[in-house]
Order: sequence, then C-alpha cells, then structure tokens
Amino acid sequence: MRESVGLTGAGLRLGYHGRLVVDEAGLGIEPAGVTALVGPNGSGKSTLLRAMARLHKPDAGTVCFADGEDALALSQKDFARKVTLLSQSRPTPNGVSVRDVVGYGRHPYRGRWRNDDPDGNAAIEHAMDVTGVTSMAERAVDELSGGELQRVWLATCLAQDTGVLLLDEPTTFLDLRYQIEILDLMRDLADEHGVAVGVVLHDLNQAADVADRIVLLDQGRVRSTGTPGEVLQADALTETYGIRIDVSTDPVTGRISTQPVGRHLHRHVLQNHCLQDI
Ligand SMILES: Nc1ncnc2c1ncn2[C@@H]1O[C@H](COP(=O)(O)OP(=O)(O)OP(=O)(O)O)[C@@H](O)[C@H]1O
Repeated sequence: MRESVGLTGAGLRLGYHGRLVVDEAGLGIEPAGVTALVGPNGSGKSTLLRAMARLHKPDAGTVCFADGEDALALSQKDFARKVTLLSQSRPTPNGVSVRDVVGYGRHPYRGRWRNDDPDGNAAIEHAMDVTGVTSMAERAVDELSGGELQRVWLATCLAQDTGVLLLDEPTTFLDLRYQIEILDLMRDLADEHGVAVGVVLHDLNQAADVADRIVLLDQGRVRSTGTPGEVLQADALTETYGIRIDVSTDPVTGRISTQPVGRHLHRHVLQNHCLQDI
C-alpha cells in the first residue's frame, strides 16, 4: 500500500441544483484507522463521501491531505494514486472479464503501455485473492450476482493501491460471511498497512465493532464525532433516527450493541409473559 497521510474535509457545504444537503460538515479520515459515517437515509453520507473523493464539487469548504496538500488541486491521476472510492452503484460493463475490471484499478499507474506498470499484475492478483474473486477471474462481470459484483468492485479499488480507501455501504448485497470478511479486511488494511479507511455503514453494530471513530450525520449536519462509545448514545440515536434505540455495553468484552425497538418486538415480550403464566 502507498503511504497514507489521511484526508480531511472542513466546512463542506454540498448541494444539488441549489438545494443544500450538507452544511458546514467536517470529516477526518485518519491514517491507520477506520472512520465510519452513520446516519438516517438522506442525511448526506454518500454526498459527503463523494465530496471527499472529488466526485461532488463543494459549494464551500476544503478537502486536504493531513500534510496540508490541497486534494482539490491535484491532477486526476495524482489524486487517483492516493484516494479511491467504492461507490454504491457503478455501471456494469458488458462482456468484460473480472480480471480486466479489477485491472481498471491500475489506471493511475498506466501510461500508454501496459508494461509501464510493473507492479500491476501482482496488485490485481492480490486484490482478487483477498476479496475471494480469483475463481471467477475469467467470467464476464455482467453474469455475476450482486454480491459477487460488489466484491469485484472492491477488488478494483484495492488494486488501485491507495492510502485512502472510501467505501459507501460496502456490505450491501453481501451474505454474512462476506460482510464480516469485508469488515475484517478494512481493519487489516488500517492496522497492517496504515490505510485511512472511511466507510458509510447502516448497521450501527458493525460500525461499533469495526470503527475507531464514528461520525453521526443528521439532516446534513455532523451531530457528533468520536469513539463508538461517545457517539452511540441512546438519546442521540433515538432522536436522530426517530425510533427508540437502546444501547448496551457487554461488561466483559466492552462490545457495544444497539437495538432499535420496533412494535414487532412486543410479540416476544407477550410470548414470554404467556409462557411464564403457564
Ligand atoms: N443526484 C441527486 N440529485 C438531487 N438530489 C440528490 C441527489 N443525490 C442525493 N440527493 C439528495 O441529497 C440528500 C442526501 O442524499 P445522500 O444520498 O447523500 O444521503 P445518504 O445519507 O447517503 O442516504 P442513504 O442512506 O439513503 O443512502 C437527500 O435528500 C437526497 O435526496
């Protein structure tokens, strides 16, 4: 992996067609760490992450590397050597093999000739290996399932070999095994390779398990930033999501878990009461 210096957004105002959807947001994606962005639908998570990846032009604010370098001023190629984004949806090319799609990740290192990139093949094979797609390397990507395709796009990002890795809901479409493997992979990249990982997650428990820091967005504003224990507070979550959310911490492991309480859960309470009455 390339050396990461982290990526910081400050005072970001982001909108669509004059409608402001993110206001004065700050976001630090620290090196050797995982920063999770959480919040309700429409709170601005994807827009903020896309702005950090230069895919959404801010109306105001800055995006800089931690050494002060202005990320918005770099050439496309230089930026792509430092930052990559796994976005929520990408157009699926027809008839292109998995290996070739993963190879797209090497575009910042390629000049006119393929042998301009001596590390390319090893990076592609490694990315396919850690995402479990090597066995489908010769298959066309348009024939894959949603979860298989998600892993191929993740491999493409990993092949890009950047110090900053941004992921927008990477566990969507994935079965339980691959959800957990992607969380493990994020941690390994941060812990062993110093990568600065920024990830949008809907599952607050996954965020609590994997992240060093959590940023909670509420209607386009950063409501709180801090460790999982600091941000995942029952009152703040209940207010932000508009549904009762209980939070508990395992006294032995310290693991935090959040439990949204819906009406359907009353069924279990009623059943238990009935059983006790028998
Ligand atoms: N291309 C677009 N054009 C106009 N408005 C948009 C566009 N994309 C998003 N928005 C609006 O911007 C706001 C923030 O959307 P965004 O996708 O950033 O939220 P999010 O927190 O990622 O939501 P979700 O959890 O549903 O993915 C929403 O009100 C959304 O309707």
